[in-house]
Amino acid sequence: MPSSPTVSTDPLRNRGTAFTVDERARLGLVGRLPSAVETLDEQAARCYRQISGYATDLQKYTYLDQLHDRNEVLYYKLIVDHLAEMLPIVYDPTIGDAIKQWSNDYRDSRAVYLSIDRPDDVRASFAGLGLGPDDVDLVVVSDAQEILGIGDWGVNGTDISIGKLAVYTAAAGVDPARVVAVNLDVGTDNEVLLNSPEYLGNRHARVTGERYDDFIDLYLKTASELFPNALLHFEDFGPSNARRILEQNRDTYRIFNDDMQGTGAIVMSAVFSALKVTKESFAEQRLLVFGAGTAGTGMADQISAAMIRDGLSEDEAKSRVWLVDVDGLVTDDMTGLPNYQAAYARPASEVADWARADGLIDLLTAVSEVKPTILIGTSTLHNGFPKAVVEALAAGVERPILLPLSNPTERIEVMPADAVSWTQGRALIATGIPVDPVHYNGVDYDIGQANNALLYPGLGLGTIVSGATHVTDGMLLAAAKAVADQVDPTALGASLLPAVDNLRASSATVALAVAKQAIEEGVSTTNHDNLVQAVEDAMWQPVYPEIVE
Ligand SMILES: NC(=O)C1=CN([C@@H]2O[C@H](COP(=O)(O)OP(=O)(O)OC[C@H]3O[C@@H](n4cnc5c(N)ncnc54)[C@H](O)[C@@H]3O)[C@@H](O)[C@H]2O)C=CC1
Ligand SMILES: CC(=O)C(=O)O
Ligand SMILES: [Mg+2]
Repeated sequence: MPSSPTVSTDPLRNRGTAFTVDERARLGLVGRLPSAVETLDEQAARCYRQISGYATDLQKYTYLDQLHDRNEVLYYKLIVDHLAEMLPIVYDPTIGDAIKQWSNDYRDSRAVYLSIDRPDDVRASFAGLGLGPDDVDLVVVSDAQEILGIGDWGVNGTDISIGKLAVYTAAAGVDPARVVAVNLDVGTDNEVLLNSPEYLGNRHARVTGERYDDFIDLYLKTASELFPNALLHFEDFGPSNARRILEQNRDTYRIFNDDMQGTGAIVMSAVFSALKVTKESFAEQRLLVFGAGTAGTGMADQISAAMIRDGLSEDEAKSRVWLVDVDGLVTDDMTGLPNYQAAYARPASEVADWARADGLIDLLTAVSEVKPTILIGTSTLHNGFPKAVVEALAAGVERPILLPLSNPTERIEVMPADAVSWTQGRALIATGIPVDPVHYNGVDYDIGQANNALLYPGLGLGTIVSGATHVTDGMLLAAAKAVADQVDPTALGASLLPAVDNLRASSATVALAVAKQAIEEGVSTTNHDNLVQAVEDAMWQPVYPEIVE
């Protein structure tokens, strides 16, 4: 029986009870399945009933993970048909809990593990996949130093690469047979993991410096040599590594940092929408970022670039951005500032009169003094925006844009129900996690999800369809506008961003805009007579493919 075990154990080709009587005979599966032959819809209906029976989201995650490893079409059928319900299970926020449990709950994994202690294995690890140079569109890699807002999870962070890829496929139809998830195991500084008998990763501290940089270089060289058409997506690296890797390599490799670029772009979408309500330009904004790491400064970069496009000089744009981090307002007299914060440090002389507590200018003081029009939270500090801060924000401007973006739920700076009530419904809000609408004073406030998952799938698909050699700033902007153009935020309570239910259509629209931009900028390497059709054709659908024996 050479081929039957392969077909029925290959999650990409397995179809379980949907194998027909003929196929069962042909594939040596006679007697290996119950008599009923089901349709994909019938299978999906049973799966939906099964998953609905689990009490916790983590149990649902495990169920879906096992289905993923058994029957990929059925897995995606279930997710695509119930996108808004399933995305929080396979992705943010439940994935954070799954990552914490990963070594304890280890089952099996489709990822490629690259260890910094065995650099000579990198090429062989990819080669073991049996994929040729034209077989891969996308590789998602993480070293798991800053998983969501829950910190360093070492090899446990493997699931973030798998989860991000699942969203690419569910949300934008990126072909699941043409993607690779990678964990870079460079050690961990998480003492709990290092001292847990269950931990499955390298048992040493994170390697830093030249050895780390050499390992990243090796990854980039090998992955791009073996899969020259693939987009190399970086996820949840630590702040200085994330930025350095992107800046040093974006002209050489087709790379994308989701936390900086994807998040920056989805925030741009939310701000585009909010400015339709306030009828202001970017040049008029005052931006305060609370938590100035990878994501926060990525947003500051994109919003200040928008201010410059709106006519400000670079210095004028910088003068409209304030960062608050663990040591309070970032000022130019602070020593040891990382370069991404130093770029936005305020002159100490400018804030000499501002109130200080324990020697630092806290968020409340900064909000009261600056009167920001946009307040972003990427601090990982749950309740980082208490009532006094939100009220100070609302006292400063009529319709403040409030984006508490930290993930997962245990990290969000303020829950929208509180923020809506503390601002009497005036704040224009979007969050990183999915949240239910807020009912306040007779109005339903739909809270858009400003999570990069609402943007990066379409961006990736557009990059793949256009064969873009680079992900340019223009492509990010085109994606951001394409997302924002899908909503009318002007009614009271309207969402700033498209609903997750419409994510597949939204991703197709984003992909088209991105591919057009790539062509316009001359970075596209493909030729399509009809770009709309090319995007549609590129979108993988969860239907059983023809069985190739
Ligand atoms: N909505 C979205 O699409 C995204 C959301 N995020 C979220 O943003 C948060 C930050 O992620 P990264 O930027 O990747 O992490 P990071 O570690 O690069 O940045 C976090 C920053 O917050 C600062 N911080 C920590 N505690 C603080 C406190 N008590 N007060 C003020 N600042 C504090 C840190 O010093 C650091 O500068 C996470 O919760 C993550 O889930 C990140 C990427 C995308
Ligand atoms: C959404 C995401 O990428 C993060 O929280 O890190
Ligand atoms: Mg991330």
